[in-house]
Amino acid sequence: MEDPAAAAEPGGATPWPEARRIARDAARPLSPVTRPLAETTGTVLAEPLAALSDLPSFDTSAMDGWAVSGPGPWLLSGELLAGQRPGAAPLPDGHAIRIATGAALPPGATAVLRSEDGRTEERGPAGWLHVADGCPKPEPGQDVRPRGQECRSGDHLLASGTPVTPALIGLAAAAGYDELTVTPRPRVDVLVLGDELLDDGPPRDGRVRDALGPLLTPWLRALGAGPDTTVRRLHDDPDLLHQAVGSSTADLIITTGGTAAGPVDFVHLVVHRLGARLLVDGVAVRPGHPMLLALLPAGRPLVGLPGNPLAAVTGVLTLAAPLLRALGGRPDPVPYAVPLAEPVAGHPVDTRLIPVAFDDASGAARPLRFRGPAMLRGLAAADAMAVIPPGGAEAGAAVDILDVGWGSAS
Ligand SMILES: Nc1nc2c(c(=O)[nH]1)N[C@H]1C(S)=C(S)[C@@H](COP(=O)(O)OP(=O)(O)OC[C@H]3O[C@@H](n4cnc5c(N)ncnc54)[C@H](O)[C@@H]3O)O[C@H]1N2
Ligand code: MOO
Repeated sequence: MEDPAAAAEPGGATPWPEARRIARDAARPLSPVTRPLAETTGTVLAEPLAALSDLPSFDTSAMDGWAVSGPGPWLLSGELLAGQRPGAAPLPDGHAIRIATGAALPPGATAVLRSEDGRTEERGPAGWLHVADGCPKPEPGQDVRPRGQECRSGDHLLASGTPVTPALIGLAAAAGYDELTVTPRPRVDVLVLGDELLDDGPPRDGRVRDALGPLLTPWLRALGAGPDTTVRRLHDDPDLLHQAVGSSTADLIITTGGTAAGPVDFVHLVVHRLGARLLVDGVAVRPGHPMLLALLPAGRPLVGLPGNPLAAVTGVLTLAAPLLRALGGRPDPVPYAVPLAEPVAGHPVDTRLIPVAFDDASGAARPLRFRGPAMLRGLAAADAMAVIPPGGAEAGAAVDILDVGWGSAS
């Protein structure tokens, strides 16, 4: 097999599509865990989901009305509410019992007559039920949800690898599960580097606000990182960085800043000191060129994101998102392309990623301004990022779209 590290020749940036593939292949899904239903959102099933009971588990009334036996009219007696067990004695032919939606049908009942389709009459001490004028007689089985209509106990419901959505959790609960065996969401340690960063107030005295800590916390979770993901600020000190990376037990470590060759850019130094293997060292993409991916000796992946905020975003889409999918056992999104609303100049050899908004009428991708590597203004108004191949793209050309995926932050 080809050594992926060979793609990261010193001085040679990895082509952008290759970098994404290397990131996807750099990790295997985490070991399955069994968790209470409420803690499984955003994971994927690590084993198939089979029904633990018939659904519904008893013949059920689908409407408020009367459970009837035979063609009627019917002698009325009693009432059955949802959650009540009917008696074992069959409902005799010509009898009816008042019944609520969701209540178990008594044995012997042939159909349910909806309350709006029946007319009751007091005759002496007894009550009688008739089909209301103009309404059809209930067919056998009418407005009954028969036992096992949705599934039989043991039926295969969903395959291993299915993303655990709120609907899946609801189905699992309905089918009798209290917990699920899933591939967990990877835990990420984010280390934000830069002595120039401020945590509050406006930028001042030559310093800037940390934009990446606040951006990455919800975004990584939306991309599949665990709720126990942490973001920490570190001073520009190689020993501190060494200690923080070396002692991390996270499934994925992400650093921001310090990837270039400036006087306080220590990520390469620390990666080297820790004996990590660089799989990607620079990517032929703008912005985001200096991003890197290394495997620490225990096989733990480390993604180094550039400090410029839009460059860091490109690094997340290129390296961190595929790794989170690989660790979490989630499938890659199905790629799609959209025509560009206007031409975009290309880099001669590198791919460009630019923020775009989809035009309401045409659906075309409109490139947004304020997309310099240090800017987030364009991205904050964007629907997605468009992939501009080397050399650029004409108006109307279909370009690949990367969904940013922050809709489901939790
Ligand atoms: N001589 C060269 N200089 C630079 C090169 C190069 O190839 N040769 N590459 C440039 C490119 S491209 C990028 S991108 C940056 C990447 O630099 P670093 O990853 O080392 O990032 P820093 O130097 O730490 O910071 C760059 C820039 O971003 C600001 N920053 C950093 N962290 C944050 C944050 N959390 N929130 C907001 N802003 C942040 C930082 O203040 C700097 O302005 O290198 C170029 N230089
Ligand atoms: O990655 Mo840098 O310019 O491409 O910001």
